[in-house]
Parts: sequence; C-alpha cells; structure tokens
Amino acid sequence: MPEPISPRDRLIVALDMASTDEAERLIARIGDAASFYKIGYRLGYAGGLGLAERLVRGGHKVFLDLKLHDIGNTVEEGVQSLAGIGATFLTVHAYPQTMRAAVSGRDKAGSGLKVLGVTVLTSYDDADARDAGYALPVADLVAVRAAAAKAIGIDGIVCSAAEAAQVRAVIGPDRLIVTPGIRPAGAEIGDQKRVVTPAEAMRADVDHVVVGRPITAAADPRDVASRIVDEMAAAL
Ligand SMILES: O=C(O)c1cc(=O)[nH]c(=O)n1[C@@H]1O[C@H](COP(=O)(O)O)[C@@H](O)[C@H]1O
Repeated sequence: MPEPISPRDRLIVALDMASTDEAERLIARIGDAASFYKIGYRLGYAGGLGLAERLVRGGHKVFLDLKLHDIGNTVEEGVQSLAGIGATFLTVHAYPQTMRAAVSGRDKAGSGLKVLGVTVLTSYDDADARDAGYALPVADLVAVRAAAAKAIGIDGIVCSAAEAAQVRAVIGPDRLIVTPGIRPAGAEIGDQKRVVTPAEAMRADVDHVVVGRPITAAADPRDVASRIVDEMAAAL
C-alpha cells in the first residue's frame, strides 16, 4: 500500500503567474500553509524552471506541469533533461506513444521523477470531446486512457475528481490520482467544467488536489490554502 500523505502535502498550489518575482511573493505569503507548488506554461516559459530548482533546494515539492506531447524521441529526451531539476511530478498527455516515451526517459534518467498522464482536461465536457473528434463521453475516455497509462507504467493520472472513483478501480491503489478543477464551495469556476470540492475529492480517494486561482487570486492566499487543507483533513 502507498505511504499515507498528510493533508498539507495533498494540496498543490498552481503558480500560474507571469514572473518568478510574483510567484516568490505568493509563496512567501502562503508560508508553511502549503508545501507543494505547480509550475505550468505561464511561469515555466518565464524563468519557472530556475525557480523550480530553487524551490526544490529550499525543501519544497515541485510539480512541472509541462504536458509534453511530441514524437517519442523528443518526449523521451525532454523527460531526461527535466529529470535533473529534482521535481516530484511531470505531466505528459496520456497518449500511449507519448506515455511510453516518457516512461523510458524517466527510467533512463533514474531520478525518482514521477510521470503523470493527463487524461482529459478538466475544462472539457462531452461536447468539447466531441468537438475534438472523440466519439466517447469524457468519463469513458478518461477510463480508456487510465487503463493504457497503467499498462505502460505511468506513475499517476490527472483527471477530474468526478472520475476518481472510476479511475481508482482501473489503476489500483499504488498509482496516484491528481485532480485539478478543484473549487471550494462558492468559489468562482472560471473556465473549468468538471469541478469538485476539496472534501469531495478526498472522499473519492484522490491523492493530490491542484488549486490555482481560488488561492492565487484571493485577498488572503494563506487563509484560503489553510481552509482547503482543513477541509481535506476533515474529509479523510
Ligand atoms: O495538468 C494540470 O495540472 C491540469 C490538468 C487539467 O485537466 N486541468 C487543469 O486545470 N490543469 C491545471 O491545473 C490548474 C488549475 O488552475 P485553477 O483553475 O486556477 O485552479 C491550472 O494550472 C491548469 O493548467
């Protein structure tokens, strides 16, 4: 069975900011209310990889949300380059060829980096999946991709907590479920479509929740982060 994860370590704060200065100011304001930070496109392309290394050296955990997807050779070599940063998680899109290449890059690098497969983005509903040419409803597409991810040896799945129970049945207890699209009750939903509260996510057996704007746009980000951690602790 996997190691138990503390409620605080279950929260991953998405640092979707324009500059590393802005991100570092937010991290300082959050203080010890959070331990795990996600760096995605916006910050990653604006000096975020250097910040990732500094955060790791400072004892934080880092999720590199770069959602790699390319020909196999490029994905494999990209994963090998990123493995040196010391991050805990890296995302790739959950296409079989991409996942096989990422797992091979992970194994060649031998760094302990965990690769997560992004199944269907939480901003998609069934109509969006149809628009993108998929015949399956989102929940079925997530299940198909989760099964492929498990067979290939991916470390965890990114999906909505709405599909977490179904994904857990497919991937078993040893692989991680990481869910964005998390909104505390009453928070603005924005462009997300498959949203779940932090407490419901815990009850659905999610390992980590990813929360961006509800924390980063709050007047008191530390307070919102602490409330989310408390809500998760109460639901576990
Ligand atoms: O891979 C991700 O982290 C991700 C996958 C997904 O399906 N949906 C999703 O929202 N994300 C990321 O999770 C974060 C959610 O941010 P908020 O909507 O502001 O809480 C963003 O950084 C997204 O890029």
